[in-house]
Amino acid sequence: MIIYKFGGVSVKDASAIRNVSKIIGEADGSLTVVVSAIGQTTNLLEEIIDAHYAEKTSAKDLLEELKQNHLTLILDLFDEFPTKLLTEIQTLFSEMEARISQPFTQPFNFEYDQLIAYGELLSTRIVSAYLNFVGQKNQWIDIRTCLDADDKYRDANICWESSEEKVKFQFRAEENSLYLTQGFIASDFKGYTCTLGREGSDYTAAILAYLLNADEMIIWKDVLGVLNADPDYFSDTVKLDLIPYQEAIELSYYGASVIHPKTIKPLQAKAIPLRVKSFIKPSQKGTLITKGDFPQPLLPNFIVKKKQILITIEPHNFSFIGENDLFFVFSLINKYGIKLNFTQNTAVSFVFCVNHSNRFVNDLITDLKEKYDVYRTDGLELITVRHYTPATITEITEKHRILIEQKNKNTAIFLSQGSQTIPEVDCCCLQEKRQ
Ligand SMILES: Nc1ncnc2c1ncn2[C@@H]1O[C@H](COP(=O)(O)OP(=O)(O)O)[C@@H](O)[C@H]1O
Ligand SMILES: N[C@@H](CC(=O)OP(=O)(O)O)C(=O)O
Repeated sequence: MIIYKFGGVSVKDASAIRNVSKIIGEADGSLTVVVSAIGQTTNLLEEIIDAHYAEKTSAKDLLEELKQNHLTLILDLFDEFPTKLLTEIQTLFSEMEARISQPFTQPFNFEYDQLIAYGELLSTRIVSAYLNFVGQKNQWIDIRTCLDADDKYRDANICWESSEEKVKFQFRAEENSLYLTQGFIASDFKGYTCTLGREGSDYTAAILAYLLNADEMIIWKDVLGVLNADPDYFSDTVKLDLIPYQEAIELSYYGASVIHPKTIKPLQAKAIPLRVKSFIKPSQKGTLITKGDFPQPLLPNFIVKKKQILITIEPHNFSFIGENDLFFVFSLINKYGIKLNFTQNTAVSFVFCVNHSNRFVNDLITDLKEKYDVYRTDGLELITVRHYTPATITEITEKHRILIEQKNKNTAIFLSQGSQTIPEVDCCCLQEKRQ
């Protein structure tokens, strides 16, 4: 069995889906295809969820926009009117409409997962119907019937044991079987939908590869493979031909968004090779991630995380930050399910960076303020350089206003300043004065 994963960009419109069909047509043997939501669907669904949560009427308009996007795509894709598919798509939209026709009654993360999952349900229905239409007979599988996870909504943990038998049964490799399923989503022990974290479809593909003892997994991207920096921010990037698992884990951990951080571990556990290949140039080799040592020479790798918030906490009266303080802070961070991108502590302060997009940051700050002075700085960038050299360090420090620098043997992290630190408590007053 080989596992393919197509992300949102690779199914973003009708010609992209035709290209997916071409790539699938060139595969040999049994294939399981994991597909993400189309284009920017998940972001739009997040907007719908936020609008509905805030009880704004725009939620309905946004949902209508999403529906029109999907209907337009379908009409572009099929030469004949696909009655059955349109009925299925209409049913999915009716379910979504029903969900936003009344206020959320359950905790936010639960409600979020029940709605956000429709992106993948829609995309897989469409891609599967198209493949069948062009003669690539495939079986659409609702991954929630076999992939079990816990009820940590928006960041669910896979229940490997209970999933294994079901996955093996659903995706059994018969001669040249072709399965098509959703990334990102799973089912909790009560049968409710849960999700594996944003951009988690790579992880789904790796879970299936592990459970099915796949021969290989390929992630199809709009780039030639894993590059030594994000081409959206850096020129003259170089493709990495070979990356050992451990290095890939490090790169994704520091934020190389080309692979989801949880993807590598299941593959490494069974030595399943992972290729990152271009859906634009599928005949090119791409990047191979596998077991082995570092390729020589080591290239510096640059990873940029934009829109970071730096939170600084200081105990009142300049007392030391002790283990009890750290325990308290990390318990709150865990409670809100917030991911830390950077941490540093000194005798009298603890600082950490989180993504601007995290919706629970303000709640966390409010709780922290009960015990500490809290300072917040928005609009920062985290720049990580793996395998840095003196020249790369000089370049980064000359081109950016560096607030904090942290180095170990292989990795240097720079927090680059974009705005002024002001105490969170004074934020409102300051803004009002400025207006
Ligand atoms: N080190 C890197 N190598 C290649 N691409 C990278 C890297 N870091 C970030 N990217 C970005 O990742 C993008 C592809 O990932 P993504 O947009 O998440 O695709 P998809 O949603 O289809 O999975 C590329 O277009 C590129 O801008
Ligand atoms: N659609 C989900 C899951 C995913 O992995 O998407 P993509 O493969 O397009 O990054 C998201 O956007 O988070």
